[in-house]
Amino acid sequence: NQPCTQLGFRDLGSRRFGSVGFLKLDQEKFGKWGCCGALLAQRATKSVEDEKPVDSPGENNQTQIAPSTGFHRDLNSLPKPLSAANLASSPSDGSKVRVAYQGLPGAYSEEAALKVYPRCETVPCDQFEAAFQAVELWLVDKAVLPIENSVGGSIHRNYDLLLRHRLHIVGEVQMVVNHCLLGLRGARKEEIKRVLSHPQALAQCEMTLHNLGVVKVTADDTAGAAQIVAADGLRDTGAVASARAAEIYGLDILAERIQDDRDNVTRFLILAREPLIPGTNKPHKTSIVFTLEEGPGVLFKALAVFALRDIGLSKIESRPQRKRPLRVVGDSHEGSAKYFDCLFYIDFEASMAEPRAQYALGHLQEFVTFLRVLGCYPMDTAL
Ligand SMILES: O=C(O)C(=O)C[C@]1(C(=O)O)C=C[C@@H](O)C=C1
Repeated sequence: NQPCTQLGFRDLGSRRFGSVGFLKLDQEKFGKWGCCGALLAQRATKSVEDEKPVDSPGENNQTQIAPSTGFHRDLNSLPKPLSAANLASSPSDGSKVRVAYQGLPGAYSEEAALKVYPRCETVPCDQFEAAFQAVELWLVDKAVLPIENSVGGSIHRNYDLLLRHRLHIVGEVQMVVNHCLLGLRGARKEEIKRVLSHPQALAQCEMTLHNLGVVKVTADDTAGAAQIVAADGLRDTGAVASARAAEIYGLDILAERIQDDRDNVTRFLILAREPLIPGTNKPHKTSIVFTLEEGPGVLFKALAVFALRDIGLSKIESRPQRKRPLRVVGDSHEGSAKYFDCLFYIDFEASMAEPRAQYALGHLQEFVTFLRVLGCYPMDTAL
């Protein structure tokens, strides 16, 4: 089983790679193509360490497109890149919802956005953070971001960004993700020696890729992987991506449904500048984040506030508190113990319009040092 690392990068031609070893898509190339680039340039932002919310705990190489790659769609019909120059202008023409997502056209996140807002204008961003910023800066109305997958688990980066930014969760959408192995037109599965994709997608196809004996190489997103294979004419390289990406980038589908678990579901969050007014007309979920007081059994007591009121929890996630990662307990005479201090993220199955949810949060206040409601939104019960 080949590790999902920089292995094989060297073989991928003249491409420039990002310092962390991810395949970094070339901005100049996107500019040149004027199509799939659509990258909102990422500005330096305040880190959670810099931020002190009132209730917070302190917290090119230019490569020519091979003419043979034969894209199906007119490249000009794909979204235009957002750049720093766009930051001052108002994006909304009032007619269509604009939804930011991370990745290139054909990414699953774009598909999720279209599932919720079928007639929306999707706006690709190079990083998750850029999608948050696009909403904050009024460049778009919403952002759709993956938060967890039934096989791969949580997308931690987005948990951290939820706290760092001040957006509200206004919805969720669950989507079955059927991965395909894509290759150049006419390529055969047996010819594929390495496979590019988003780390989550590679993890979801672990067994299949192991059985194929290919080297796994990470890319920024699944559609970006498909684009590299197409643009560089890499005959021995496949991409794990969607059937839609195959169509957009003019690739063949060499194998379908290659994920290890047939029911491979990713849950995405919809973020907006304003919160939803909580309703009771349909089942709702509320997402919160908190830090706990010191003391024995405090987490147990915190969770009990929901159990006592028959409120189910659909998710619990803990993340390190970067401002204060270690908590020292004890005194200098008897010695002290150091604990990792955590932020707890919980999704509970009730609406903030329900008294039992309000009482539960009131009760929870007794045990927390910080509490923030990230959003209250209708549950996606469609799957
Ligand atoms: O790369 C993409 O196409 C994405 O939309 C990202 C992403 C993820 O981060 O989980 C979304 C859905 C799948 O689970 C695989 C990848």
